[in-house]
Amino acid sequence: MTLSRAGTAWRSPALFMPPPLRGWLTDPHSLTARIRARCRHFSVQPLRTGRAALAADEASLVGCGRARAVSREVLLRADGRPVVFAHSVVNPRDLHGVWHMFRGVGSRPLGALLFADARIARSPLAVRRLDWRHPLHRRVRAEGIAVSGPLWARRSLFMRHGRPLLVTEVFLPAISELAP
Ligand SMILES: C=C(O[C@@H]1C=C(C(=O)O)C=C[C@H]1O)C(=O)O
Repeated sequence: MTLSRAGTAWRSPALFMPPPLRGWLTDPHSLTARIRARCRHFSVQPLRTGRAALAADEASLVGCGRARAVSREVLLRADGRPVVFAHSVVNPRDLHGVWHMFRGVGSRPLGALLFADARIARSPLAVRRLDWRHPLHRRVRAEGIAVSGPLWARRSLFMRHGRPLLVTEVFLPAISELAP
């Protein structure tokens, strides 16, 4: 399954992207590692983990009802500045099975776990421009992040023993202060 077929709003990165964000939106490796290489101090600020109402295409990608999924939301900070709002979603049936590590991540970066396990495969990245109406744009604003226009995001599925973990990363304005 490629994410670009799940819904019409997420597209393969081949389409237009703002040049300064192109590297961030298309890098298939760990975003944590990319940020760490461009700052002195990297940190993860957990915001919320628990049951969450999902968009319909998210729920279908993780194979559960819209109100039943479990999400983890964090801010990735570079030298204290929030540069990414990450929203990860898993089917609760997998929290005690294939995705048990999702429960105790805390302030560690999820990517450190995902990219350390050779049994985890990643689907191709899909990108999207989020305007003020999108739920994730609203969540970013609700966290007090100053946003004056659309935000660009990317998402992909991490698969472990056939079970999906959907990771969506919304790039915040301060990402432009890091080297591309
Ligand atoms: C998937 C990665 O993990 C990052 C860290 C996350 C977290 O701690 O919740 C979520 C998504 C990513 O921005 C990565 O580093 O690429």
